[in-house]
Amino acid sequence: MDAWLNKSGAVGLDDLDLADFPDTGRGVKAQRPFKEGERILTVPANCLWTVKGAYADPLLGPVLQSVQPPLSVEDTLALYILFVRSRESDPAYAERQSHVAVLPSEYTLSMFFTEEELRVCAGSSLYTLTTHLRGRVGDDYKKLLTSVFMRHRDLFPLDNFSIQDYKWALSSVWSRSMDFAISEGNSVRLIAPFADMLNHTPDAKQCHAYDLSTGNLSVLACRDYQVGDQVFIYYGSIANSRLLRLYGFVLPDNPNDNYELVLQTSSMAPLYEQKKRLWKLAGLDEVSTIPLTLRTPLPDSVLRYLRIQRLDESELGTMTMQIATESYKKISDENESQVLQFLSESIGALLKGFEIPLEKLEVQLAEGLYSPGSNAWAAAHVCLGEQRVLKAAKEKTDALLASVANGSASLPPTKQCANCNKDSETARLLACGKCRAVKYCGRECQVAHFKEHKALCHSLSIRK
Ligand SMILES: C[S@@+](CC[C@H](N)C(=O)[O-])C[C@H]1O[C@@H](n2cnc3c(N)ncnc32)[C@H](O)[C@@H]1O
Repeated sequence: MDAWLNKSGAVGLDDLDLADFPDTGRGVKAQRPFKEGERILTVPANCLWTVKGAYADPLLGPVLQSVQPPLSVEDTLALYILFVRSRESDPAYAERQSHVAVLPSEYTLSMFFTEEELRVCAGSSLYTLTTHLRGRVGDDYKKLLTSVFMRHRDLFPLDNFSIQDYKWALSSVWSRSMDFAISEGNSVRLIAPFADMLNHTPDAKQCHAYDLSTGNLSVLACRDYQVGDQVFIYYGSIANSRLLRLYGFVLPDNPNDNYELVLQTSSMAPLYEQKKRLWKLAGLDEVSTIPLTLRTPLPDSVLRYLRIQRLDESELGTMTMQIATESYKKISDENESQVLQFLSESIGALLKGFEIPLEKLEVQLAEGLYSPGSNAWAAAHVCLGEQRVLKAAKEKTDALLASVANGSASLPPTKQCANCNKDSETARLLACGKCRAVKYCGRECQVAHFKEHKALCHSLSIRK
C-alpha cells in the first residue's frame, strides 16, 4: 500500500509507521517529533475511495449508473470495496487491493454481537437501534441482490458478495470513512488509505482536512508528538452507543454519552393542528428526538415540546406570545406540573426498562464480571452511560417538579374530584391520604388517577 501511495504523490509516509498499541489496537506511530498544527500526512485524491471514484471505475461505474434509484453513498462505497476485493487476478485493481488487504478481517460493531452479549444492554437505545440495523442491513442486501448481483452475475459472483461480505464492507465504510461538508447541504464521504489507520482520541478537535481544490486529504498534528507516540485524529463528539454501533469500541466514562429522547404526540390529541404549528414556530418537529446528556440532562427544548403538547385552549395565546418573543418559561403551574410529572414518570419507565439496573451494573463492572475490551463489557458501558444520563434527567425533573409545587399558588382544585371532576356539591370528596392536597369522589377514582398524581403527590408531601 505504501508503494502505491508514495508513487501516487502521498506526503509524510516515511515519518509514520503502523504499530500495535495496548488500548486501541493497531494505530499509527510517529517516527519523528511533530509540532501541534504541523501537516503530518497527505493522501492524494486519486487514492481515496469516493462515490465519484466508484462511478469512474470502467467495470463498476456502468453498473452503478444503471441502478435506479441510485445506491446510497454507504452502499456505493461498500460495493466498491467488495468489487475491488473480488478482482483477485486483475492487475488493474492490484494497487487498490493493497489497501483492502490491510483492512481488518472482522469487526466488533454491535451488529455482530451474539444475543447474549447484546442482552447486557437490553433497554438501551443501542439494543433497539442494533436490532433495527440488523433488519435494515438484511433488507438493503436483498435490494442489492435483485438490483445488482442477480443482473450482473459475471461481475458479482455470490461467493464474494454474500450478506457476510456486505456486512463486512459496510462496517469498513462506517468505521473508516470521513465526512466533509463541501458546500451548504453538500458533503463528501471518503476513505483515505493509511489515514484510515489513525485511531480516535476524545482530547482533540478535528485535525483532518479535505482540500476542495485538489481533492487531497490531509492530517495535521492535533498536539505535539515525540518519536514513538501514537498519532490520533478526532472522530467527533460521539456517544458510546454510536461508537459501538458504527466503530465497534467504547470510551469508558465518555463525556459525550447521551440518551436520545423521542417525543411524539398522537395526531388524535386535542388541538393537534394548532400544536403542530406551535412546535414548528418553536423550532421543533412533531416527532422530536432530543439528546439528553450529563452536561445538559434536561434541555429546554424538552420542556418547550411538552409545554406545547400539554397546553389547553386558554393557554394557546400565552405560548404564541412566548414563541414570538423567544422568552420560554412555564405557561402555568398546572401545565408545568403536568409536564414535569409526565416527564418524571416517562423517564422512570425508561429506567425500569433496562434489564440490568444502574447500581447492579456498576457493581458488575467494578467486580470485573465483564472482561475489559470484550463485547459484553462494551455493551455494559453503553448501558451504564445511558442510565446515568437518564438518572440525572429524572433528578433534574423531580427537583423542578418540587419547586413548582413549592412555589405554586394554584394547587389542584380542591372542590373537585381530581379524576372525574365531580364537584363537592354532588359528591362527598375525600383527600389523598398522603399529600392531602388532592381530592377524590371515591377509591376507584383515586386508583385510576394514581399514575398521574404520583409525582406531584410526592413533591407536595416533601413540601409538607
Ligand atoms: C479508522 S480505524 C483506525 C484503525 C484501526 N485501529 C485498524 O487497525 O484498522 C477505526 C477503528 O479503530 C479502532 N479504534 C479507533 N480509535 C479507538 C480508540 N480510541 N479505542 C479503541 N479502538 C479504537 C476501532 O476498532 C475503530 O473501528
